[in-house]
Amino acid sequence: MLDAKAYVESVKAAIQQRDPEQVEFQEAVFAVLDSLVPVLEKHPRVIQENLLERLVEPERVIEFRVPWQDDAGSFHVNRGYRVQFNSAIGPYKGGLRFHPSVNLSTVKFLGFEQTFKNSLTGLPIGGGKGGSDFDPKGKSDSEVMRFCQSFMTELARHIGPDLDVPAGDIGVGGREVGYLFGAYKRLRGYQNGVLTGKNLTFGGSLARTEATGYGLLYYTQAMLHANSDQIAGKKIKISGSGNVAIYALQKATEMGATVVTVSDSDGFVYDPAGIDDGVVRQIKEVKRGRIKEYVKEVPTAVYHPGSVWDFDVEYDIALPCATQNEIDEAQAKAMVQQHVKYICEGANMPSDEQAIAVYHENGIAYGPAKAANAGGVAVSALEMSQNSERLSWTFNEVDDRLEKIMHDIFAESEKAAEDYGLAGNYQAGANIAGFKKVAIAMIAQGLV
Ligand SMILES: NC(=O)C1=CN([C@@H]2O[C@H](COP(=O)(O)OP(=O)(O)OC[C@H]3O[C@@H](n4cnc5c(N)ncnc54)[C@H](O)[C@@H]3O)[C@@H](O)[C@H]2O)C=CC1
Ligand SMILES: O=C(O)CCC(=O)C(=O)O
Repeated sequence: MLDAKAYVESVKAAIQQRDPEQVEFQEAVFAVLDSLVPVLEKHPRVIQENLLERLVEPERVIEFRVPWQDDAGSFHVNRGYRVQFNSAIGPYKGGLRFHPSVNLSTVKFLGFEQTFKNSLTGLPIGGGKGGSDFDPKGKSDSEVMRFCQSFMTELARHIGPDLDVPAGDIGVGGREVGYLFGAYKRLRGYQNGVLTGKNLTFGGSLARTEATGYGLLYYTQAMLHANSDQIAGKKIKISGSGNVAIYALQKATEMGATVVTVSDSDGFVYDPAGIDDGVVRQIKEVKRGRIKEYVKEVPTAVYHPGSVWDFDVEYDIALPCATQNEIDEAQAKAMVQQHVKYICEGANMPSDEQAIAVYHENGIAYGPAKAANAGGVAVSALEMSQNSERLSWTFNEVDDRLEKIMHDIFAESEKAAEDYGLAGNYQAGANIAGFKKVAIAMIAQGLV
């Protein structure tokens, strides 16, 4: 039998050989595999049963054509995906992303991460993810509706409340989930629990909209407490201005921090006095506009084109909430110069591999996405519970459960790191804690 390190290297080599072009997928998988070496040393059965090679292969990949018509009558076609990654601990669960950058590598990396994230929530949900290279930016409501209807025409046969439950992600919010739900209903009948992130009038959960951003701050709070520190009085940079960023901004401000930036793919706004979440919501959620419009509403703020991570200002906490690989090595080194002490990821895989190495080398406490942004999917699972019992819980009931789940995720990750001699490495801790439950379930279920 191979030793743990050699086994991990052999699994990596097999992935590289099988899917050489899937760079995001490799990035996500390799980071997890590397941190599992100490677990394999303690539990050789994982190697005997070749569990890692099975774990990195999705159970099912669905790829399909999505034809749709624009308002001028022209015909278009996009590509749709659903990756049903792992159902060891529950039905596939994870969002749908509509963005031109979506390809199989993106959806596989997101589905792989989702499997570990969902395990960390402590709730019975497996991992999945999907989406399309369709760009909703600049499209009318009726174009988005026609696209969603076409997308669901194919997806409907693969999902169900106990089988696979999609939700939103980049480019898929309440509007899109509504259109997708309506299309599913016409095809297969009313199934309340087939999607989450629904409108409150047809089975949505209170606090789902806020959950990822609020959850990120509950996780950050737990991390700061563990380091005898607190959020009140801290200066925070946030990237992004979508669902996650907006509610992270709102909760951070409520906790007494000052959030000095938010961004979109063109640029960012900076206001040392603090960004106003109400104004950002109005621009992004109501007008569906660009973040540069913020300075028209708040003249003390300044708009800069480019990345927020290149902007030179001292601050304490980084909360990347935009997209994958938005922070590279040079930007991580700039964070060190700017005296950042904590980074907690709202987006999925926003820091590249070299950036993460810089955090570890320089003692920045690092909360990885699969732990720090698990609040969204956790409340999605609570939405599934409410749909099953045909009840709606109050905002506070959901929010209290969310807070506890996020504190538990931090505590479990912290303990797993300590158990394996890696105290303070919350990245390794999250990978190990997320892996354990999935591995036990897969072994118990035989050759799956
Ligand atoms: N919505 C949810 O419940 C969850 C979302 N996430 C992750 O959070 C991140 C953001 O998702 P949402 O807020 O839901 O999406 P969204 O579509 O509401 O917002 C995305 C935001 O990121 C910005 N953005 C996109 N590409 C960018 C770039 N290259 N540079 C700077 N900004 C860029 C967009 O302008 C927009 O403001 C994604 O990585 C997503 O996978 C993670 C967990 C749950
Ligand atoms: O709520 C969900 O099911 C999906 C959330 C999601 O896509 C994520 O955690 O990245």
